Amino acid sequence: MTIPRRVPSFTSSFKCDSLSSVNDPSASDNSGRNGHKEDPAVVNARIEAQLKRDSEAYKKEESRLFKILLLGQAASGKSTTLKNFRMQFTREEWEQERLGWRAVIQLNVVRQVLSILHILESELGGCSAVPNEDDRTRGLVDDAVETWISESKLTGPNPSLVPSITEPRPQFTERHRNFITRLGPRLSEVEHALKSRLTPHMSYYPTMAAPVVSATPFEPGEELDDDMLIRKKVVEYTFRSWRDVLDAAPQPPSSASTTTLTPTNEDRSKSTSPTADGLDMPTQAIASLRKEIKALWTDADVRDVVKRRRLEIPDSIGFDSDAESAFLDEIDRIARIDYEVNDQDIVCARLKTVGIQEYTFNFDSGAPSITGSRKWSWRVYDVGGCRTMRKAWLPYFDNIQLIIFPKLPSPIDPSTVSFYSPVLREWFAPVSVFDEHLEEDPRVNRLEDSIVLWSSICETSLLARAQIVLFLNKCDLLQRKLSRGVRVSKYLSSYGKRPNDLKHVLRYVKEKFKTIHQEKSPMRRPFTAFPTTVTDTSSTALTLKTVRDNIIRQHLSSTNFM
Ligand SMILES: Nc1nc2c(ncn2[C@@H]2O[C@H](COP(=O)(O)OP(=O)(O)OP(=O)(O)O)[C@@H](O)[C@H]2O)c(=O)[nH]1
Ligand SMILES: [Mg+2]
Repeated sequence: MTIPRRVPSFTSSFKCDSLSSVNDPSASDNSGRNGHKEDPAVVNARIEAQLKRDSEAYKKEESRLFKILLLGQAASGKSTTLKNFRMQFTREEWEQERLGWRAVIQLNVVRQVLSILHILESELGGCSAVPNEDDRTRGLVDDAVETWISESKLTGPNPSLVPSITEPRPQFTERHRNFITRLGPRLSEVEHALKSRLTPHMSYYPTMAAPVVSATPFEPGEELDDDMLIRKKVVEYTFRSWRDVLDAAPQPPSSASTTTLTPTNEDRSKSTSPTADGLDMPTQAIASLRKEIKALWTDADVRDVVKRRRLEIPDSIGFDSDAESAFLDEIDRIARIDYEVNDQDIVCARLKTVGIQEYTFNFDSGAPSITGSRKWSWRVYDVGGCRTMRKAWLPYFDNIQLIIFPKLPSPIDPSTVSFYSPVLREWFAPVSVFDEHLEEDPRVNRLEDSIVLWSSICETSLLARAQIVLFLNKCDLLQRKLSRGVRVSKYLSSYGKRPNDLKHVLRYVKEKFKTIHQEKSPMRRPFTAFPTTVTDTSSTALTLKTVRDNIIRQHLSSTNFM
């Protein structure tokens, strides 16, 4: 197979100062310092000596560079794990970006409320007061608001929003209709304003639009038929680099540097943050609607219908299926003009990754590397996990040392986080997803997708030398699902009569992944798995420290320092 080559990553941080002097035009006319023509052989020798020094410097640089790749399905927790890394190991930069997250979290909140209003709207008989996702995507908010204000037209319920469960419906009243008319137009405007502010760094990504839906990055996918595309058009905000989105704060000099491997860095002049006094339109508007939003979210009938729909609002925009950790529960704190973003808000904020973002972390390991230096660098690649983006992973398989694969703890969850390094690959497998399906292809069970992907990653000779760390992620959601009485065996017949509790489900999934790892790996390598909830920053800090220490130990051992 031909692997597309990418520009060597060292170019982003490696400074080739001496070679630049060789290439200095002032030195290229072969004139010596005293104006005499230099012997070409001397110039040649100088260039060669310089190239040798640069090559040695590059080798030194590489020898203390550990590349990590985060791999896994969409929404498995890859970017959330990267946030944990950054929070832990580049705290200064993390703090400087904090303000920039405010608009992203506000956008998450607004989209959650709009999603609820859509559900409510369909329950009320399909009045079209809330601009739909497509209209909002196309920037037709103004028209939609006009329509709303002038007159709601009844068009019948949106089929995609009709609940499949035939339970008695709550009695919706005028009060509920008022939620729609009072909140809908205003929040659509706010969404529009936030979107304008955050773009061009963010864009809508129609998850179902691309035809290639293969589970692995290695094979061509099958075509989705038009029906499928139309039926399940999911649109989310996406980003290519947090730096681009969070450029409100002054840029910090820091031990971590980020390089966007896909274009977009040039538009950084357009601020994404509120003004210094916090009185930007979205902040003001959301604060002024706080009571109304809270009334909507605490309304028993609304909660009931939202629960009944099993929150068709994707957890990827901040909801989980119990809505317990939703930003809406925190609306009193968030919908304020003096809202200050905390760490938990940032790890829960959802921005879908498109392309690949790269961060470099520098550590003092306390032990000398092969070069004698005590400094170690990790380069972490965070990829977009949607099936349609997996082909883009291939160039990064070259020379990876570690993969972190977040796998949802339940048999199939796409919300896994994966972390991949050239020496280490982290694989995220969300474990809570055994009863869920891929957003990008609703025919595919998320656990099955995760297993197929895991198999292919273990099997490929391209990654044979990489260690893989499995994160059985979203354990909190799995626990909640099991507590609600969801039975794993109903979705996974092979689970059999095992107890339906967290311990046994985790053990079962871990064994499944371990067996595949052992059977498929081209050569023997260790298998490491951690149950994780990467939104729990303190427990994740411990996991990451363990991973880091293991990496350093293994690296030292492989270089005979232990
Ligand atoms: N409750 C809970 N939520 C989680 C956990 N891990 C991630 N999330 C949430 O799940 C959503 C998706 O997580 P991301 O880290 O953006 O997922 P990703 O793997 O980067 O997804 P893509 O960028 O689409 O590939 C975010 O809103 C996270 O806050 C977890 O362990 N528990
Ligand atoms: Mg991501």
